Formats: sequence, structure tokens, C-alpha cells
Amino acid sequence: MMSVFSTLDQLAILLGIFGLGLIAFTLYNLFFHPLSGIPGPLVARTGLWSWKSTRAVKLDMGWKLLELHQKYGKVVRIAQNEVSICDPSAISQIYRFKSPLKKTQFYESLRGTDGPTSISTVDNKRHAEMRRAEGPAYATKLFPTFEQNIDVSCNELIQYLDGCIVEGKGTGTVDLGQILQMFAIDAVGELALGKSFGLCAVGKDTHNWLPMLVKFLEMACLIGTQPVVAPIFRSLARILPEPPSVKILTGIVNGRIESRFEKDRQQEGYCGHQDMLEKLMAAQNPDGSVYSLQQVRAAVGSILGAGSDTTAITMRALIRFVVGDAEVYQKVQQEIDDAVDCGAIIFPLAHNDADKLPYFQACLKETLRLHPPVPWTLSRTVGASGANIASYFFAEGTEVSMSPFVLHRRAEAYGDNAAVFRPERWLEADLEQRKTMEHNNLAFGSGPRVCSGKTIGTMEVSKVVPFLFYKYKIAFTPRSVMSPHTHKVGRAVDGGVSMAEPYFVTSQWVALQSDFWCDLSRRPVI
Ligand code: HEM
Repeated sequence: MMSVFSTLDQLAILLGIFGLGLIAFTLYNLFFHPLSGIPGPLVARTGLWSWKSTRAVKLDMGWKLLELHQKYGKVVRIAQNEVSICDPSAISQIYRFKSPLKKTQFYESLRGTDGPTSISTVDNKRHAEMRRAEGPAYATKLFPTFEQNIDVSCNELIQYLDGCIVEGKGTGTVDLGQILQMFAIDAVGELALGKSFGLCAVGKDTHNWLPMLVKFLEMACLIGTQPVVAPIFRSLARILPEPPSVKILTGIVNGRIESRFEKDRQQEGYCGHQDMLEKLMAAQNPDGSVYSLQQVRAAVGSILGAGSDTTAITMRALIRFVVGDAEVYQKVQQEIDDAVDCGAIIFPLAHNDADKLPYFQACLKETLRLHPPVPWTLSRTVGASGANIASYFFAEGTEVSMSPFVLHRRAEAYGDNAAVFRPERWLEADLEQRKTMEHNNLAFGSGPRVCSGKTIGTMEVSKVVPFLFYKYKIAFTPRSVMSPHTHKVGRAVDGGVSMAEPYFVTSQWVALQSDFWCDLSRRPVI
């Protein structure tokens, strides 16, 4: 009996100590932490739970963070040790080239099982080495090859859509969002591995890769918000058996890389192909050794991961914004028709001809502004000696971040009508204003960690979407009990729910749309 009491007593003492520790921790975070003077949600200021983990689970980051900034202003404490900032003047401080701030531990969760990649590498020196080694794979010299690669996938997409229209006797009802995702995956397959995955050709996600890739990214982002337990999850991912769809994908990817390794490395000078994979196989480490098979696999994996979702999201959002505004849609079509009629462009559109559609390009910029594919906070860690950012001094180790989605909708960055889709703003601006608007656009990130595939991504979009606008009349399939939609109502990128919204957006690391059903018919002009 005595020993039971003493065990309970001991438990009570332990619980008491834990409770007191928790109270002390909470009081410290609220009143004595260097960030205690910065406003924010209570849960973030107490440090008792991660506000970002909640967003990662609820998939509502973009609009929830925007609400916080509307309530608290330009600088908001979103975690015990992290502030979100939406002040354009902070861009060149947080994402500076000189003595760059390190990425936060969050990014480590974006690495695959083959090892570190440029996007996931936190250490700046290591990142610079990787970027130098892998740079030739993204070089403009390769653009003619990239164009051919993208045109192959584009043709397969068009053939599939034409088939749907024939099958639908003049009107094809398609989940345009899904087929664009398949196109984007096929295109990165062509770009990074020299061969499409063939999804558009059959018009089907044969191995259920799409939901698997979505889940992978969602899990990676959620795990990244819990840096203490993240290493455990990463070790588990290495030992647990891969789901069948992952196994098939990695099997195909690795098989292609290995066969190219065998063929190309036997020939001196790796002269077999002129593509991204060839350049990655020729990439060199600082000690002069060439990239190992595993390093090439990791680099290819990061292209597949970073280059497909983002491009597909941009294409969907662009179609949604343009088709959703009759006046804009009419102007875009007129511009394309006129350019074709006078022989200024032909399809598939050449990269160099993209500028011949200035109104379309303005729509693309406006899309990336209002629906940046990555709305999550692009976080960095303040280095030794601290940093002055947005009129605050932040001590070493503080995490500072900006969300492209939030910044792009603030009047400080784009004026009072920042939340309105208005492509004209890019055409009316003078050179100086345009430079400022470009500088304030974080859709591809900024500074030394800016997206390596920026030009490739915009090239893909500029090739495919004008072609779709030229060839087809696109209308959103009306949402009804009889329609193929899985969501009863739609949800916009700003979280607004409505029957008229043509797709359903979730906002986490990426602002992903689903359920984007459209009615397509051939335009009489063709
Ligand atoms: C419209 C399309 C795209 C958008 C909006 C986009 C956006 C982004 C963003 C926001 C980042 C992260 C910046 C940060 O964390 O600070 C990033 C990084 C990256 N993206 Fe893209 N991306 C696009 C297309 C592509 C494509 C097509 C590729 C490959 C062919 C690609 C490859 C990469 C890589 C390798 C990184 C890591 C760069 C580094 O840290 O050195 N992206 N991208």
C-alpha cells in the first residue's frame, strides 16, 4: 500500500514539475521572448502548439495568413520563433545575395530519399556548389531541346482533348485540371529524362501517381512544421516499404537514369544526348568528381517534384482567371487570332515568340501574382549579429519569412486594387513601376534561392495555354447535382466558397486546385 502511494506521489510531483515548466515556458514566450512584442495568434505566441502545423493539416495557409496580416499588420508572430512579414522593403533583406540568410530546417522535409537537393539544402555554401554544378542543366543553350520536349507532350495533350470532343459529339466535358497535371508530369519526364511518362497519350493516371504526389507533398510540408520529430519521420520513410504507385514511379525513373548512365558514360564526352539528364550526369562536385548515380537521381527527383505541380497550378489558375472574365477572355482570344492571322506566330508557339502576345503575358503575370503556386512562407534564419528587417531588429536564430500569396495581395506591394485580377496593370506601368512590380513578385521566390526552372515553367505555360485558347472554346462546366464535380461548392484561392467557383483550392506548400471540369468545343475559326 505504502509503495503505491509513493508511486502516485512521485507521479504527482513529476506532473507538477512538468506543469510548472509548461507555465514558465508559456510566460517566457508571452512576455520575455525577444519576439514577445510582436502581435500574433495566442497559440503561436505561447509556443504551445504550431500554428503552421494546423494550417498544414487544414490546408488553409494562404487565406488564414492573409487574415492574420489584415488583423495585425505587416509583421506577425506565427510561431514561438518565427515572424511572417509582408513589407516589400523586406524582400531585399530576407532574400539578399550578399551574406544570404540560411533556409530554415523546414526545407529539409522537402528532400527525397536519394539525398539532399538544391531546394532542400539549408547550408548556403553547399547550396551554391550544387547550383553551380547543376546550372548547365537549366541553361538557355538547351532551350531548343526543351522546346521540342514540351511540344511532344503538348501534342499528346491536344490529341487527347480533340478525342474527348469527338467522343462528346462536339463538346467534351473534361477535368481540365487533371489532364493539365498529367501534361505537366509528362513534360518534366521529357525534360528531365528525355521521355514522357505517357499519361496524356492514354488520358489516364494509370498508376494513381497524381493523388500519391499530392499526399507526399502534403506530408512533407506537415512534417517540416515539426522540426523536432521530422528526423524520425525521415528515417521511417527510408525503412518503410514504398506504396505500389511510388515503387512503379521510382522504378521507371531510376531505370531510365541507369540505362542512360550505362550508355552515355561509356562514350567519352557524354555526347549521346543534349538534355537536362546529360548535363546532370556531367555535373561535378567541388573535388572534381562527377555526380554519382544517387546524386543524379536526387537532382532529377527535385525537377520532377518542383517542376510539375507548380506549372499545372499556374495553367489552371490562368485559364480560370481568363475564362472567368468575359472581357479578358475576348481580348486574349483576339490577340492570339490577330497574331496568327498576320503570321506573327504559329503553333506550337516558339519561346522567342511569347512576347508577341503581350496581353496574354500580362494575364500570366497577373495569375502568378494572385495565385502563386507556392503560398507557404518562404522562411529563412537570421544569421550571426542579427538583422534589421521591416523596422525591427531580429536576433540571430529568428526565423523570418514572407508568403508570396499574402505579399501579392497587399496594397503596399500592388496598390489599393491589389486583390483584383487586372492584367492591364502590367501594360500601363512605366518602366520604373514595372521593375518595382517584378521585384515584389515572389511567385518564384527571390535571391540566391530563386526557382531554377523559372523560364522553363513560363515557357511551358506560354506554349500550351495560348494553344488551348486558340483551338477551343472553354466554358466552366456548371456545378449541379448531375455534374461530375466531387465538391458541391467550389473554393477560390482566397478561400472564398461559391457555386460559381470552377475549382476547389487547398492551400498548403502549394495552392492546389482540383475538380476543374470544363466543357470544350472546337472554335469556328480553326
Ligand atoms: C510556374 C512554374 C513554377 C513556379 C511558380 C515555381 C516556384 C518555385 C518556388 C516558389 C521555389 C522555392 C523558392 C524558395 O523556397 O525560396 C522554387 C524552387 C525551385 N524550382 Fe521552381 N517553380 C516553377 C517551375 C519549375 C520548373 C519547371 C522547374 C524545373 C524544371 C523548377 C525547379 C525548381 C528548383 C530546382 C528549385 C530549387 C532552387 C534552389 O533552391 O536552388 N521549378 N520554384
